[in-house]
Amino acid sequence: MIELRDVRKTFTLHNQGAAVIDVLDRVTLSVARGECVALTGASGAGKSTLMRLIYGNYKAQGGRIEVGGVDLVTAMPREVIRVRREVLGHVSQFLRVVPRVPTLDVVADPLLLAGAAPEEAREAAAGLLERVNIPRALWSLSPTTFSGGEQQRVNIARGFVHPYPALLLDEPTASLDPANREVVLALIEEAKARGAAIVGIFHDAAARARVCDREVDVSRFAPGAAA
Ligand SMILES: Nc1ncnc2c1ncn2[C@@H]1O[C@H](COP(=O)(O)OP(=O)(O)OP(=O)(O)O)[C@@H](O)[C@H]1O
Repeated sequence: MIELRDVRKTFTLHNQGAAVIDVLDRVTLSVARGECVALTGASGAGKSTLMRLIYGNYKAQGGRIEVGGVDLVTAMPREVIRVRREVLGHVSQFLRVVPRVPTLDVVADPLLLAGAAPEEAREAAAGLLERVNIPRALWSLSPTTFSGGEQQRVNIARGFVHPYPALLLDEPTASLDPANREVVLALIEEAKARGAAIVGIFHDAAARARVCDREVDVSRFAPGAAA
């Protein structure tokens, strides 16, 4: 479902004499349906960069990044948007929303974009908000004024509302209380059980051990590292 082959990433710092930073080289990774892979490695090794490459936020300098059969390195922007709507979900660390949109609509939005009927989308969103323990009184308010933990749970609900075949999870359990952490781990397990291919960064070692099938240390993709 997620296939990377010989991916290379460099950054060119145009405001610093066009200095080039070589971050990742020969990244080859294959994540099957129902499998969860944790990206590990020291700070600065390139975990976030690799996640952004897979989501199509960063352009690779070489190689292939196939998600659901589409190569995101060469795909047109319209195709990348389609893959994000239908195939590849992304739970980032922080919620980014348009101000004044009610929480229920923020969570229902990915389903609407994927073509669900409005009533069905709102019902699914309500179910997820209940699971992540966002009080019903808050559903009609914008999440912009919510606490950090509440925003994170809205973000989780939004990321899991559509049954994406592939998912990227950036620290999904960070700073959650034990009860909500448990809810998120169950959502991940359910996504795996329905066949989602998942790549994630989990600093929570116990969470990683529980839901991940494999760890990939991205330092092995450092330029110049032994193949
Ligand atoms: N937009 C960017 N422009 C220039 N350099 C970048 C950019 N993004 C990342 N880098 C560099 O790429 C390297 C890898 O960074 P990245 O954030 O992917 O590491 P990480 O493994 O996720 O680290 P951490 O665990 O600390 O979050 C770092 O040396 C960083 O400075």
